[in-house]
Amino acid sequence: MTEFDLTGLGWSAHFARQMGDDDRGLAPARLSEVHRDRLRALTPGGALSLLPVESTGAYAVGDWVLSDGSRAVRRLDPTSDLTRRAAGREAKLQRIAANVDTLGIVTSCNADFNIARLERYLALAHTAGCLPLVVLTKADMARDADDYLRRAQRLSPLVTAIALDATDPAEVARLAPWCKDGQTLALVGSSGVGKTTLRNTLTGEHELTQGIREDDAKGRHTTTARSLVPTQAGGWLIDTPGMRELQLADADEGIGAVFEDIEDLARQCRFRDCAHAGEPGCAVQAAIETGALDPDRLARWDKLRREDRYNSETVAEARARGKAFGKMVREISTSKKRRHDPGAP
Ligand SMILES: Nc1nc2c(ncn2[C@@H]2O[C@H](COP(=O)(O)OP(=O)(O)OP(=O)(O)O)[C@@H](O)[C@H]2O)c(=O)[nH]1
Ligand SMILES: [Zn+2]
Repeated sequence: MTEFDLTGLGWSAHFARQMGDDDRGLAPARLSEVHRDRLRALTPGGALSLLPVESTGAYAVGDWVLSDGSRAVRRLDPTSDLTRRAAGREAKLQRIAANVDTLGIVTSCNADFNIARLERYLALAHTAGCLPLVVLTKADMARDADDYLRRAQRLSPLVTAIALDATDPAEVARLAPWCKDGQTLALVGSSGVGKTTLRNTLTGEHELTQGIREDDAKGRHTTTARSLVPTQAGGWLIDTPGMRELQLADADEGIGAVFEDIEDLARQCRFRDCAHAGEPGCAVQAAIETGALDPDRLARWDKLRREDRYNSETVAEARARGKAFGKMVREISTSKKRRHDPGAP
């Protein structure tokens, strides 16, 4: 693999600022793989295998750590953090990838194109702290790719959208500004929209075109591949199986950014707890009547907020449950102790 200096690996002032006198003798390393009992990291001197000092769930691909050569002694605060709600009843947040500069939201110029889904990904990018980039593939197969482009761009002034043929390397080269000079890009989107095709062209890897598929513990197929891969433009692509199943959780702030127009209106409603369902003095319904607001957009905002509230509540509830459980365990153990040692407090 080509050698990288720290900047080429994605290091920046944000991380340098976090190093202090206590960190003398430690060197920065960027995690490229997170396994159950060991981490793989990239440094200007080459790749390292590091022992974690926290549970491996605390680490994500893309994280910067400080290492003494054999252990990840300290994890640095990331610039962005992509998380998802872990499977199962626990509803814990699981870290998927860190220090992703740009989240490439991939959809095709066909039936996969769905405004509600795009808005959900935009909220996700905002919550994680990544710049969103909408990548519209299969432009070569669409009758009017520009129409898709216009619809994507209309989503928000914050959005940049690009329509391309993912199978044409000359067109994929237009993504270089987001994955050069140590910049990190990650791709999300439904199955079949062209993420693997883009990945292969961006990284020059071709062995994965068919996907190396392996059964995981639950008998599902997972694509095993390196997770932090250098791009030909001189940046990085993060592609982990978890990236492909991202959901919203605790995305309140992100939804606010994507639907700023509606939230501005909602603040002007007469009642603070206005449900925008026919109450007097409702600025949201007034905007719908004048045609300033699209009722479908209101419905999507409402749905996304409900979904987010559901996800966030279960996370909060799980935390509360965890606390209550811990308290119960402590109470039981002190009462046991008392039985054994009546003098104990
Ligand atoms: N003509 C054309 N075909 C494309 C384009 N993008 C992807 N394809 C084709 O669509 C199919 C699916 O593309 P993949 O790259 O495997 O899609 P994916 O998003 O990685 O799908 P998963 O691995 O299931 O997540 C392949 O046959 C690609 O060659 C495009 O822009 N134009
Ligand atoms: Zn209202």
